[in-house]
Amino acid sequence: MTSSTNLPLIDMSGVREGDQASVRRAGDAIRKACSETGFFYIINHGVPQAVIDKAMSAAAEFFAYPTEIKRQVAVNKRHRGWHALGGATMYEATKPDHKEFFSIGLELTEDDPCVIAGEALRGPNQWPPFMPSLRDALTEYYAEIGKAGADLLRAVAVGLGIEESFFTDKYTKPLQRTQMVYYPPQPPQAEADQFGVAPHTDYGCITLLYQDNSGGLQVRELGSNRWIEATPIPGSLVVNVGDLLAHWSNDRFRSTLHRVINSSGHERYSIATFYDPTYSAIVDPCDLGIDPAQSLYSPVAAGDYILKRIDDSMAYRKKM
Ligand SMILES: O=C(O)CCC(=O)C(=O)O
Ligand SMILES: [Fe+2]
Repeated sequence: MTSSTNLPLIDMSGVREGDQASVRRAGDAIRKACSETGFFYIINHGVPQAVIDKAMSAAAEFFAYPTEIKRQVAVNKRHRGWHALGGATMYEATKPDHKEFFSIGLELTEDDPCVIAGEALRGPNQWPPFMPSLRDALTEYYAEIGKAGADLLRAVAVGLGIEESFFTDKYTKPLQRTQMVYYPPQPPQAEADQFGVAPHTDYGCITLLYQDNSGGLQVRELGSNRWIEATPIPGSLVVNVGDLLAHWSNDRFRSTLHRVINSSGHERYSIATFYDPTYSAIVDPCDLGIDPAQSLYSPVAAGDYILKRIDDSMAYRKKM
């Protein structure tokens, strides 16, 4: 089955329950999608629509606060909190992205061993005192989208021809980052190099995106180099492979360029989740059965790789 945009639509039903035929079917479809476009939609992903709706309403409410108020939860070194307009610049972009975002990660207390050891990006989230309901809405979403991420990776593993549980022990303390993103409308006369998000590939393993019905997400088709719209499909999530999974798979799975231009004339909201491994998980193509002589990438700790990519694109990290 293909969607109106030609990006594949993959049905995840039965995967959470561990139904082997379903995992195999999803795994085969994912292998095809990830070796061709690196982008696909999933349906029957198990994230309750009520949880999504609550998080999306919370996003609209949060970003509507004045800048001076939102500044109370300005992003900290752990990449938790609010990023003002202009705070992120993709690696080859000439202008910063025209977006705001609010980012959370795995909720760890200050006495957690990873936090005490000074592991980067770890610690408690920064919740806004002016909007107590955000915590509840996003915590619930974070947990549910994490389950969908774990389901996907079981199917990804089967698609890659490795043990279904391969990723499980690499995700005991995931570097899952979930961010609500707000794109102000872009005027039609905006310059051609102004994007909501400039062309980029994602840094980590796998991204799960919920987008509202505005449209504006575009994916660069491999081969033709055309930009194609990832048109919103109600109830679906858009999934894409990030650079770390591309490396892990020795480029059998493709990490594809994408960008956002919000020309809808109104606000656009999305919630992106970067479902990434435990900091110390080693990403090595040889662990997926690649012959060392054929491996394109040296082993790297997942966290070190992701941290470097965040350091490179976020202006706030250069000031701290
Ligand atoms: O908001 C979107 O549709 C995509 C966002 C995105 O690509 C990202 O944050 O990496
Ligand atoms: Fe992205």
